[in-house]
Amino acid sequence: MFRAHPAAPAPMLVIYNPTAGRRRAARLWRVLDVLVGHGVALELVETTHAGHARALARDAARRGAELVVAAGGDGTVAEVTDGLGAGATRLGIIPIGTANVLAHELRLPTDPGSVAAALIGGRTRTLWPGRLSGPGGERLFVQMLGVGFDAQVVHHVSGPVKRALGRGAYVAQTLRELPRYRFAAIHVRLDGRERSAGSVIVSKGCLYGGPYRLAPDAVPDSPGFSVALFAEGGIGQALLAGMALPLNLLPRLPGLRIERAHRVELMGDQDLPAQADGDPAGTTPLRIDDAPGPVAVMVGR
Ligand SMILES: Nc1ncnc2c1ncn2[C@@H]1O[C@H](COP(=O)(O)OP(=O)(O)OP(=O)(O)O)[C@@H](O)[C@H]1O
Repeated sequence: MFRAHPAAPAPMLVIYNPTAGRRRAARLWRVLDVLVGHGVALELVETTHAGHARALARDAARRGAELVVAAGGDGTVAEVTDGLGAGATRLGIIPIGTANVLAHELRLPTDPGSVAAALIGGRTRTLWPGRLSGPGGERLFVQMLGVGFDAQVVHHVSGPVKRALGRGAYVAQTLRELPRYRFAAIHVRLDGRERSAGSVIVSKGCLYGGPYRLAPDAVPDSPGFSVALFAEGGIGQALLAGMALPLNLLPRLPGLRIERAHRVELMGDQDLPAQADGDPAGTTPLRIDDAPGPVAVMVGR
């Protein structure tokens, strides 16, 4: 008589961006070693180009994968989340990017044993991404989107300097951009309310730029955004913000207002640079609204 054997569980797909962070693959291997030690079957795929992680995650979700792991920084996590859509596939994170803001936000562990434990532990947190639509198309973001000065910095920071200095590369690039960025008004519409600002950060989470506070009242697991509107203060205001950030004083910056909204429209008199999760994301005009649904992220505790 024919007896069906129970099907072996599908291997855990790990999508690895080899260009993320300081290219310290050793941190990834240590996590994978622990997983293999626990008997987890793995499928590791290296991305070969921007957008590849999104396509790989989409395929895996279509095949009914239970869990897809993004090994990289916030940009890689955003691409994988975008590919998964609002289905049942859970998201895992091995944070090996430069800023890893979402990992800080979710208080993900950093030592390899705990990262691996989080991926097999079964505890999840809900994350409700934002969706960006603009002349370049649509994409999801998981932590934040900026228009104005911070986006200018992201557009111009060099890959090799990022790999050499990590987050310090953004500090160096900020100092280079301050004298040459042409501060211009950003016209903002928040659920129909008209505002104007010098820089704008549309945030899903509380943190920005690393483990630093920006929007204390943000709610990553629900629809809606905390929108940080920086006054049109030019170089002085940008410099002050840069100093306040590492001191965790940004929420108290004079001239900063934070408002909640579900739909954000951003326009300039000229095209202004945008960044999403620390990667260049085209220019204005942009519209931001809630992703169609949330994703469940594996967390350590
Ligand atoms: N093989 C690749 N070659 C070039 N770019 C890639 C490749 N794979 C992914 N990318 C792109 O690299 C971008 C940056 O990656 P990611 O954000 O994960 O790293 P990071 O910038 O170092 O980290 P963080 O965003 O946390 O500061 C991603 O948005 C993705 O589009």
